[in-house]
Amino acid sequence: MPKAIIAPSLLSGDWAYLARDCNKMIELGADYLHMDVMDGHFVPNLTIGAPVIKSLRKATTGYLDCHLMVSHPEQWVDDFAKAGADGFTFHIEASDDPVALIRRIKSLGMLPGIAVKPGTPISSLETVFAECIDDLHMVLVMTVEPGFGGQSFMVDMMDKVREVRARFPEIYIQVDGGLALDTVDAAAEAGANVIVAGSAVFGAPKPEVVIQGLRVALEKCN
Ligand SMILES: O=C(CO)[C@@H](O)[C@H](O)COP(=O)(O)O
Ligand SMILES: [Fe+2]
Repeated sequence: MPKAIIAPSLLSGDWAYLARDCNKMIELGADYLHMDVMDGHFVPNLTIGAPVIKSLRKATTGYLDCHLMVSHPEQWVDDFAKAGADGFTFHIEASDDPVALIRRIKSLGMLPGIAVKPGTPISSLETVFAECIDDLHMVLVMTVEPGFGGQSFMVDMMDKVREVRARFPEIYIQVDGGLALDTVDAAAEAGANVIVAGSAVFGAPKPEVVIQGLRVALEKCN
């Protein structure tokens, strides 16, 4: 099992103080900074694009884990690489040629991730697994419908996590949506090692307690 990674989602931070919130999360023990990129088309919400990542890159050395909930993710890969993104995770449902995109992401120096919405089975990733598993850094199993923070964790997605972990013991498996101290154990036991948490971290009086609690839950299962 790969190492425990805690990734606060800045969607629940304050966009007016994005750099401050990013650096605060790193100081409080976070490993990744999860940046939710939404285009108002693939999902019914709109957030940020590469220009914000570019500015943020000047203000933090934290790992910028970009989760692209956009149609045609191919269109943005060069811009995100130039902007200084560290990870580029796109949705299988949105891509015509996921294998080519994974290779492109890697060739530009970013770590590639592929995401599945709750209704999408892991079998949709078979071609990716067959053709470029060695290039793939992370599988993101969505545990809510993408688009908004603050939704309820879908525990039935844990079968997908177990399926990926059984086949690929070393791959990073990220879970995203509704993760908190009372839901993390299910994800950790299933084999997830990257926990995204937005409202649970930013809504807590002491975010560092939640970050540490999530880490302890992962490490118990390691
Ligand atoms: O990608 C998404 C939502 O589409 C997430 O990253 C959310 O931002 C997670 O927020 P919480 O469910 O943890 O509040
Ligand atoms: Fe996300």
